Amino acid sequence: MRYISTRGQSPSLSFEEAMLSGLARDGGLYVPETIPQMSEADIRALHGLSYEEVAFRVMRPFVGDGFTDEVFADLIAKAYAGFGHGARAPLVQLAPGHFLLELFHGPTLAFKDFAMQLIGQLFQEALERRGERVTIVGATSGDTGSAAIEAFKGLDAVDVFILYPHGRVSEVQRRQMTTPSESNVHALAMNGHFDDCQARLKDMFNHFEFRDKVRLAGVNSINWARVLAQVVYYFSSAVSLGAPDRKVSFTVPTGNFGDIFAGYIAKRMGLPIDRLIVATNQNDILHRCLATGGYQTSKVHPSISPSMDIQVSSNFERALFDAYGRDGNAVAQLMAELKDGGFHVSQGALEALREHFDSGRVSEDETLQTIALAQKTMGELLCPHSAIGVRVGEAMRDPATPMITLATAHPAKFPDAVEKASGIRPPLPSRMADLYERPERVTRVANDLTALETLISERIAK
Ligand SMILES: Cc1ncc(COP(=O)(O)O)c(C=O)c1O
Ligand SMILES: N[C@@H](CCOP(=O)(O)O)C(=O)O
Repeated sequence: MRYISTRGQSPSLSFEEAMLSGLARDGGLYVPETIPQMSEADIRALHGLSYEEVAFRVMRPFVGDGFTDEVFADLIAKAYAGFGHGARAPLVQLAPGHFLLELFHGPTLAFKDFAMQLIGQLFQEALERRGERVTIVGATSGDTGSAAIEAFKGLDAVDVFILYPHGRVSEVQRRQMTTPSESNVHALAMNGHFDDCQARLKDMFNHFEFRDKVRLAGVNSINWARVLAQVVYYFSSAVSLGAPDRKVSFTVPTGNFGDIFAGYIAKRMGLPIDRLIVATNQNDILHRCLATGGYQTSKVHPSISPSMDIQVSSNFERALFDAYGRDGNAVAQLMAELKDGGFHVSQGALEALREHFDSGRVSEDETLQTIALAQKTMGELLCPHSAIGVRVGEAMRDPATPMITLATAHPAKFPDAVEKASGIRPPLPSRMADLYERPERVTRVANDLTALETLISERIAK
């Protein structure tokens, strides 16, 4: 299996090379050259398997021969051993025909753990075998950062720098990033929004002298391996509701478009998915784009679902690549226009996107109302991101097709919003009970590429 860039100018790479590289050198994102297929019989054979066994069967064809079957299965087992639920991704019924996929039972209480725990294992194994070390830089609106730190802290072959927007993540998210004491962990609080953090990260990847000097690696969903690991729970949940003999739809609280793109890959592999519904908060660029074809950035409005306060949605580029018939030049042109504020998706490409994706937008008040309603009527305490999904999923579901809404974070990561809506302050799990007492370690940084590169170079030289 080879991986090609969405901008068409970089040479193809193996899975392992693409994983260790992050962003392609032409600025594009890696995607598989072809999508492996799972037949109805293959999907039916997933019934009754453990999450780890499903993960192995779904991901194996993408991984190539960099990892043997035995090693890959072992790394999957280690990745999910620390999850707090035997099913890893349990499905609970919210209402007739509407199910919640709980993706928050991992060590940092968000769906990011599904990919990050596995990537941590894959990086460690690959770097040890190659005798290499890397500098991981990640951009986060709160959850990717804590999941990456948890997965990579204490590893000899890795330094991990996480850029988060100062003052724009929840206190729990911040403390998850600033309290680990391992010396290879560096939390950097940057002035600006998540989009600024992500833009500086991409600048570093496009500055080849720096990139090569520090051996830069990325674990945001620009990294294909992140998306791949998230494909698995689409299969496990759809199978438990009757796939391949019954179609299901998914609603996904969306920001950087990585999670829903994983659903799209599952569909392209053969999983019978009817609709993939993008649910956004008031930062609704994706909803506007799917409605009108116009992808125009505007000011980010901080919300009670801060992890989705995103305007430049990185993985949308992967969807555009397919929608434009895998024309890398067309995608490169759109991304150049995005630098000046936006672009318009062609009619043909918009129709191709709408073949798979619908969308809905939820206001702040509606998010609070949904948290309150879900708690009152279903006894389910939702985080604000998951509430956005539930609201859209309930409004848009077709009674003939089961709807699965992804619950992307634990309510205890956002206690203020949850308490405001429901009157209940969700407690942290006992293993994190002292999070508020642990000392914090963080460096304030400016939104300045040179200053960031200098800081990173100096830290890894120590
Ligand atoms: C809790 C939560 N929900 C939803 C999202 C959106 O996911 P994606 O960026 O993959 O669209 C994020 C951030 O990525 C998140 O942290
Ligand atoms: N919501 C994310 C933003 C980064 O997304 P990623 O999936 O590209 O890593 C976060 O919590 O950091």
